[in-house]
Amino acid sequence: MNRVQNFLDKVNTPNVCKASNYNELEVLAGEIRKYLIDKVSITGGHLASNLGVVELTLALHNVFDTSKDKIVWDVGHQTYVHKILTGRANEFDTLRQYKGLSGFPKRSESIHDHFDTGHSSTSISAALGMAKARDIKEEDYSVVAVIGDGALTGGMAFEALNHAGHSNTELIVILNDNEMSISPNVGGMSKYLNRLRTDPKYVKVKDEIEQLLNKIPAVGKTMAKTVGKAKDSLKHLLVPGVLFGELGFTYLGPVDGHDIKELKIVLERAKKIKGPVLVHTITKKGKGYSFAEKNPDKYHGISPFDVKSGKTLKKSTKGEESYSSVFGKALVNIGQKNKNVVAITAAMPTGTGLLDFSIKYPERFFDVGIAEQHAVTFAAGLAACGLTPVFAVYSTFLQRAYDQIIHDVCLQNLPVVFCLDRSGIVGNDGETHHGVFDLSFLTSVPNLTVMAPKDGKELENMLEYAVSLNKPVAIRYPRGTSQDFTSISNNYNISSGKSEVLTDGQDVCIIAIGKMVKVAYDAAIKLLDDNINCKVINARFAKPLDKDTLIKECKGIKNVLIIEDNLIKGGFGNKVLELFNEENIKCDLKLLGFPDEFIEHGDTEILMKAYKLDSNSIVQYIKGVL
Ligand SMILES: Cc1ncc(C[n+]2csc(CCOP(=O)(O)OP(=O)(O)O)c2C)c(N)n1
Ligand SMILES: CC(=O)[C@@H](O)[C@H](O)COP(=O)(O)O
Ligand SMILES: [Mg+2]
Repeated sequence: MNRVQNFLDKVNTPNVCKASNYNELEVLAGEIRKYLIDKVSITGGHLASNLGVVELTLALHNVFDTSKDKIVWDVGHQTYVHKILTGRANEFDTLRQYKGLSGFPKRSESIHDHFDTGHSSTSISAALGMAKARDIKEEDYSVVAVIGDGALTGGMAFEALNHAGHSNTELIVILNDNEMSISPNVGGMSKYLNRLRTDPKYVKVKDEIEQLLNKIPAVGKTMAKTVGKAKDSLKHLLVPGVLFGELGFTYLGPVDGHDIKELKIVLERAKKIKGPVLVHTITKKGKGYSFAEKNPDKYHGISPFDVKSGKTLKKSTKGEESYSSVFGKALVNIGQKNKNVVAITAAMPTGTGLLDFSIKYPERFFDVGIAEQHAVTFAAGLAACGLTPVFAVYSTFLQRAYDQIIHDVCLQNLPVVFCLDRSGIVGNDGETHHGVFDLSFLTSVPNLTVMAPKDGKELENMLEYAVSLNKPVAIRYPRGTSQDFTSISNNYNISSGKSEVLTDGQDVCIIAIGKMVKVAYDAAIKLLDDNINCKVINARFAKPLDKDTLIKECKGIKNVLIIEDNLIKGGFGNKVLELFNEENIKCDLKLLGFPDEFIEHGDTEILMKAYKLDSNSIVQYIKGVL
């Protein structure tokens, strides 16, 4: 039997972790690493974070039984090992593919996945909820939250630590500390953890205190109590984890997160401790694959790559540029001319394209950690004092700062520029990451201008317009390569609420926004073969709507189609529908977008086709109604 089959047979053996001794677990760790590298090199995925938790996951499955004990994985991008050990190793050829294995925990996928995650910093809250439910229902199982040092910079994590700390609930929080978020971690908490990791004084002092206090003869009850109190207060004062100790947690660590034996001992101990426990493990992101160890940022979320060279396989897209790159370059140019412009990221400088700006203008660049709510109100503070903050953020992650957008920015009409990258379908990350709600949640906020560019050049011009608008404004654009309409249109003048008529025609009118303009244009070209002449309007603004143009251009056209890569509910099309109703515009209006459901994971093109939002489906629809 071949090596892979042996491996699969081994990991598919029930309770393989419990039945294995330390040496067998060490061997299994090596086999899992090889399997992960081989599989993710083909499908792409979150390699570095998973390589970093191989031993931790083995130890967790050795000490706990996830058919009854509950583990909540923060973000959940590091659960490939957990999935391998819970009967899904055979499915890794379908990882993050349409109808295949999710890249995140899914309760619908396995009884061993106890909470769906994808957005950061939720694990301790969810785990505390589970622990409380267990106690109320008088059930008996362990609850464990595994949270990274990056995710610990998220506000929710602090809220949950605060609540859990003095709730006296049995809860184990494992802090997987690898000094990395996607990029090197930031902030005071990261510095504190760094001291715990590296300062030998802490560890030395702890031992000395223990020895000293143990020497004091505990005579009589009073003395014993005093010695005990002195021990506790000195321990808290001088030894690691004082911050967590003050919050009511028993701190255990720092522990070598790659030493299965040490991990097992500490986890067994944590299991027996009354009340909340925080186990601080030290791991290396990308461990066991030299390219990922050297560059954990690049291998955090990696596309298919060659194992030997570590190089990604994607075809060189000469001349094609991502929207993130177009945005990043445009902001550097703006930053050169306008010293009031400052840039903010929530722990994603690379993904949002802000790296160049951070290097060129470090004094005007802020990485706030995984703290989108703080980022928005921090931006409001900057704007209230005369600066023009540009917050670059993935659409899906901005969802958690909705109140801050309303309450701290738009209510005061402050000039904050929101640049929503990864709007629309993002593809393989699936439900927790698609940016398909922003046209709904942003267009309902008073004072906020909402734009979406048809191509890279229009994004550049919209950004110029936005930073000079001196009001709240959002620009949303998709993941991936930017379009280029410069050979088709020379109209790139962005002015308030004005849309653009891209092609003329009287048979049908398609009103499209952002990425969907290319879909509409391609459909219009295809329909010419059937002598159907489409008018394609590039809306540009989801708010304010270009009322005059939309009414004038749709006059006399029976069939009007509105297409958006957003949920239909409350989306851009709904806003046009409201306008047409208010203006009593009579036509057959059809809204195309995503239905009222969560969109699963898969390649973007496959998902767009599945939801009939590709140009061929639009052609079929129009031919069907004419
Ligand atoms: C609310 C939110 N913001 C941003 C992200 C993007 N993101 C995914 S993983 C990650 C870094 C997580 O760092 P850490 O928790 O230390 O995990 P590690 O990858 O180091 O194991 C970030 C910023 C997210 N998933 N959720
Ligand atoms: C797990 C997580 O939230 C991020 O790593 C996200 O997957 C990055 O997405 P992109 O690959 O689109 O940058
Ligand atoms: Mg980390």
